[in-house]
Amino acid sequence: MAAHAEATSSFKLALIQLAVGSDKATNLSRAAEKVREAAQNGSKIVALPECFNSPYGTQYFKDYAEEVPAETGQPGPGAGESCKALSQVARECGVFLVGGSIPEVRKGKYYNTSMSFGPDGALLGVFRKVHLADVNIPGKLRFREPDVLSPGNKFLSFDTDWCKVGIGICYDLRFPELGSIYGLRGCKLLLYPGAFNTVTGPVHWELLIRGLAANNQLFVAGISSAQDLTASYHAWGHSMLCNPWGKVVVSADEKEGIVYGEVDLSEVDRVRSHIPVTAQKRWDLYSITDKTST
Ligand SMILES: NC(=O)CCC(=O)C(=O)O
Repeated sequence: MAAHAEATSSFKLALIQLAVGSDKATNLSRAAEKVREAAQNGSKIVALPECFNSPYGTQYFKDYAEEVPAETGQPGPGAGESCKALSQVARECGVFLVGGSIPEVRKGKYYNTSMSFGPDGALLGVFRKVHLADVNIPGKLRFREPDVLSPGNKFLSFDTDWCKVGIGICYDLRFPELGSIYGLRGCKLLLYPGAFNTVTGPVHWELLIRGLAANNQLFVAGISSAQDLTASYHAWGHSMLCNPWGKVVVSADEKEGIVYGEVDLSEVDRVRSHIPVTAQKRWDLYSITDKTST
């Protein structure tokens, strides 16, 4: 256990609901400012939203894409500016940082990629969005990430000083199998950088987060960018932390801000002892297979 870890099963989590604009340098410096603020307020794990360095939309991904040459360790000279900026601020603040996601270019293909960093600034791992958003609601909303992006094929969980954390990105929330796999790996907190929208968000965002938390009896947080009705894509906002009982602990409205939630890990064991569904799984009748290596 690292020297800065406290002997407690409870820690503060910060969800940064960032207002994302079209200038990448501004997005990066504003994100770093918010991480500093969250750390000064005692947060141990800090998370940013999906596409925090670029406006969300398939028309933007190629222009904003960066390389992530190594998937673990200190970012080398070939790492993109977002990777370096995140590593630097995680180290400066001594926090675990889930760097939302950024558009990534790798061997001529594009990905929606989340990088997580330890308090020493080292990359703990990379998650490339596994399920790509494909939404067509006639007359209301249409976007297809697969037109531009390729899907990732690995999951990411990593150990902090307090608990194992699992990572998904936005549309991955619609595939609860991912959350179940993380539960089986021993994760007690799942973080989903996201950008639902004003069409699907009002009905599905909270429902999916709470469902995942209640079904797997663990903490789940969704981290959105702030809503900007002048942008081409209207993010829903409403970043939230939900506990293992399926209750929303804390949530934002649609505006920029930092949402702080206390993650009391003893709640996981308490809820699991009250309703032992984890132990009651009928693996003799069905299975979930984790085919990824990390
Ligand atoms: N960025 C996304 O994956 C959006 C997913 C979404 O809005 C949905 O309804 O699903």
